[in-house]
Amino acid sequence: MEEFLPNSSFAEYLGTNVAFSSGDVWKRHRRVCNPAFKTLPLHLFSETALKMMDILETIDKTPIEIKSLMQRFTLDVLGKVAFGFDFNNLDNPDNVYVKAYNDVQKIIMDPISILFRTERIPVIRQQNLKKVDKLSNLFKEIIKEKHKALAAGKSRGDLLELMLNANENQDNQMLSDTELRHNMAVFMLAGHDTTSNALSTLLYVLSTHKDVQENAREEVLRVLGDNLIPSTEQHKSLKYLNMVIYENLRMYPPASTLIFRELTEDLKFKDFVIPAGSLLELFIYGIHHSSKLWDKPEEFLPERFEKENANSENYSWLAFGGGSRMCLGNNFSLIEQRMVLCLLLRKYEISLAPNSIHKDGLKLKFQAVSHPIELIFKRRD
Ligand code: HEM
Repeated sequence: MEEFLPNSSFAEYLGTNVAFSSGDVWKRHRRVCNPAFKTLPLHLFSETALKMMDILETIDKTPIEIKSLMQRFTLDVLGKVAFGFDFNNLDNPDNVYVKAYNDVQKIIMDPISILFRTERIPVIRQQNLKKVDKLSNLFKEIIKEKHKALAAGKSRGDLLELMLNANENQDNQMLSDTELRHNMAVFMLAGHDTTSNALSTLLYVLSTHKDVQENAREEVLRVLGDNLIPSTEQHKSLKYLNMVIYENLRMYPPASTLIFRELTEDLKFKDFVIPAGSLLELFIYGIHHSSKLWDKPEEFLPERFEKENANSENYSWLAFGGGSRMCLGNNFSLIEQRMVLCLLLRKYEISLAPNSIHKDGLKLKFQAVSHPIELIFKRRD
């Protein structure tokens, strides 16, 4: 970040982290982050999922705007699972922590600011840095408290804790507290909107494909029995649910393009040679909708994922990227999505609100959902 946007609030907030680094620096970050994502604490996901169910319990048959509910839910999950902090966005979306987070999101997601380098204007830079400082100070405080808790033998099992443990391993080169903070920031950036968008489109497709919704519900009841929350083993047995999740990520990939790659050598492609040093960006959405790669690409057909890893060999399914830089949080997100579906499908029939703007198909702008999605959750007997 410092290289691309020197002295900016972006560099201050995100610094060098596992996503914005390469070569040996990336390896060092990934080695500490990887083990943390291997043993994800299911209980921290379920605490927040059950809280969301309590909120839905108070609403019956009235349309709910699902994108904002999923935004609130996924922020709380990330805070808890990634670093043991409750943003409390579900109960109180106006609280100071949520505001601090949203203020920074607005800065780093603003294309005008990046395109026109608005931070060259000192007063804008100062304002932005002040907002970034607020959130960074919260992250610093969380890391400090986590060191203390671990020294006192207290454990919650969140990712930060697991990363601090991985830091103790003599084979790894340690990450400093500043580097840990920058990774916390990038987990928020990479893991919040992506999962929240995935869940929103997922619930939309279930509302418009009642046969798929019934099949998925039948599987949830059969596999889980009386359990509300799937165990680690049960997660693996939810085959149809996984197919639905994969098909949704194919049709509506939350990351519609893959992060730039710089060619280290000339690449021969058909009749062209793309010279070393070129920057390449893969258009995931286009690949996922190509009729050369997919039969009836515009239809929602979970069955196409019946054969496990059907499309991973030829890289035609790239929702989480591929190769060594593949998404670190893919399991994190899949667990979250499965858990929400298990809870919702058991209890509710999900329908699209009458007169929805999306009734003839989901409205997209630059491959992202462009309007609110109102859904009705009707309690089942
Ligand atoms: C549906 C949800 C998600 C989608 C669609 C998604 C998608 C992606 C994609 C396409 C990449 C780029 C891979 C590449 O360049 O080959 C990526 C990287 C990454 N994602 Fe995700 N992601 C999701 C959720 C998450 C979550 C929940 C987290 C963390 C809590 C996360 C953390 C990361 C990180 C750290 C990287 C960079 C990995 C590296 O460069 O080594 N993602 N993700």
